[in-house]
Amino acid sequence: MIQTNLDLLQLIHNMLPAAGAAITIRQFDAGQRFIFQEQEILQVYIIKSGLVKPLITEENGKEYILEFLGEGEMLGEVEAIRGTKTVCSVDAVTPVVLYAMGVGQFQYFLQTIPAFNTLVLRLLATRVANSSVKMARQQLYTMAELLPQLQKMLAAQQIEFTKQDLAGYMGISVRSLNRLLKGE
Ligand SMILES: Nc1ncnc2c1ncn2[C@@H]1O[C@@H]2COP(=O)(O)O[C@H]2[C@H]1O
Repeated sequence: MIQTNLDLLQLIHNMLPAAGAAITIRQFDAGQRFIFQEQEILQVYIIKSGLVKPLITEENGKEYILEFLGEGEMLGEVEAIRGTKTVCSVDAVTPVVLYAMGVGQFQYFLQTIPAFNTLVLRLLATRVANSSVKMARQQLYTMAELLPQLQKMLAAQQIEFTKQDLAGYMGISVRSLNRLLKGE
């Protein structure tokens, strides 16, 4: 449920001395939205510490949390690679510290550092796989069947999730989640 990428974080640490001012630090508070859906950010981030949630807001105002991302995970690469606007918003769940680089710098690293290129490709492949599995489960199980599976995963995490986040991750309202929790 919380994805991390410690290999990428380690690689960034190794790249820092040579990168100089090309990689900077940015910080955001818990609850702060720092990537906005369908906008330009022109930066790519790698999470140094903290937890974030990428989420899609539909025209009906409903929000769907795609994933929870922690250390070493990358943000903003979709816009940087496709040259389009961002696919979703990203909110800080806890205070976060990010490594930041410009889109041009990100593309230069992709072309000149094979290990970076490989890890970014692997990250994208992992996201496709995770999103497919999540989508399939949500289609094939009832919410009443999914909830205990999620609760089991949550019990293994160190972080306490709000009901709103849990409902957003399942794509249901907090009211429906409360009903499920009561076993109605
Ligand atoms: N399914 C997903 N799983 C994890 N992260 C995602 C997912 N979809 C989008 N993101 C991240 O959220 C970011 C929003 O800005 P971008 O579209 O540039 O890049 C996106 C990815 O970094």
